[in-house]
Amino acid sequence: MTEHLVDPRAPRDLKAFIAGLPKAELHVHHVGSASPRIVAELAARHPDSKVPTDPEALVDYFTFTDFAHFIEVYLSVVDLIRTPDDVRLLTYEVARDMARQQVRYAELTITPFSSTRRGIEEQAFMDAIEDARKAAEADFGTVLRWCFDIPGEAGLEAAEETTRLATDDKLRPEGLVSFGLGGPEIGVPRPQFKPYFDRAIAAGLRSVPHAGETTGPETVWDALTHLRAERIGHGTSSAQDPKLLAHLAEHRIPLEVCPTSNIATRAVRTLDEHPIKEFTRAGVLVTINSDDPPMFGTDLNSEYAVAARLLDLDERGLADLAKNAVEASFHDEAGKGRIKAEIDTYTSAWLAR
Ligand SMILES: Nc1ncnc2c1ncn2[C@@H]1O[C@H](CCC(=O)c2cccc(C(=O)O)c2)[C@@H](O)[C@H]1O
Ligand SMILES: [Zn+2]
Repeated sequence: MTEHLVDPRAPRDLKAFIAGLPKAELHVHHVGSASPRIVAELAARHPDSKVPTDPEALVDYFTFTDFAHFIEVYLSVVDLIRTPDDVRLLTYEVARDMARQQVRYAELTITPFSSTRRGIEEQAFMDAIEDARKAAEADFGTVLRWCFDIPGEAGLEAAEETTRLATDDKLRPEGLVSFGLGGPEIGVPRPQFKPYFDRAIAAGLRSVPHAGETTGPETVWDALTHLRAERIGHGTSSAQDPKLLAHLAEHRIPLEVCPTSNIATRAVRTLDEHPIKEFTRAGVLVTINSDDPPMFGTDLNSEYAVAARLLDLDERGLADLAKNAVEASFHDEAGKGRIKAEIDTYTSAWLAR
């Protein structure tokens, strides 16, 4: 069961504050955000799938023995996304769930290679995510932008395909802002992806690879030097290398921290052992994210509650965390200004109650 994953110990009134706090989310996966209801609905459409159709049974199905097991389960959910309509439904519903948590802006990581190789036509895939993005902004006020990531374990074929989809002027979607690298890190050295990141950066995309999630700080160094990372997905093992922490702090390179994800995938043993405190002590810019919330039995608000407990934050500390994410985002300056002002207004009103 996943109760142990969601931290019940943050004070109740801070949870109420968090629930209303305007937020931005930078590290959250498209398929990984499919709610139990959506996954169950898609599983019912495709009876050949091994994914449970009952949301209750899904909770056990989303309990992982290790990272490799997590990827196996993740891909079984990817297999459920078979038509452009599945893509549109999933994307719009993910935005609805975000809006319920006062997420004003999110950079959603999508792995187009995994869907196009399973038969979804490229242009139809792009149209589906763009339709959902525009509908979500109109209906919920939530601004979505896309990060396209390479599933690294699928190798250079996946890298080439993902780069083509991200840089072809006819195909690349209007909402695309960044380029990433996901999947297992073990046995997937980062330097081999340099040519692809060079092409993506030359096309105006921002570099945000996962690194240091299940491998050591050298993977984070590789992401910085070879892939010119502007932010690091997880970067959990950076705490093992004081020089790396100092570098991240000095160059204001944000970490996309996903506390419960690291516990669920067994990358970190317990929340109390999570290195997030080392990051803040070293002056590293920390952002809080949920990664694959329903799969980890959490959501963004719960991750802010975890951060409040681990970093001993009050309302102003939580507001600063939220503003870190806005500042580290690739939103335009006007959009950043609006959300930061909203965070300040909300926090002042809350404290003046
Ligand atoms: N915490 C995470 N840490 C890392 N990644 C995460 C995390 N959460 C979600 N992902 C996503 O999982 C995908 C994994 C897909 C993958 O490994 C793979 C391997 C072989 C073939 C294929 C295929 O499609 O044929 C795909 C990544 O693209 C990434 O976006
Ligand atoms: Zn991730």
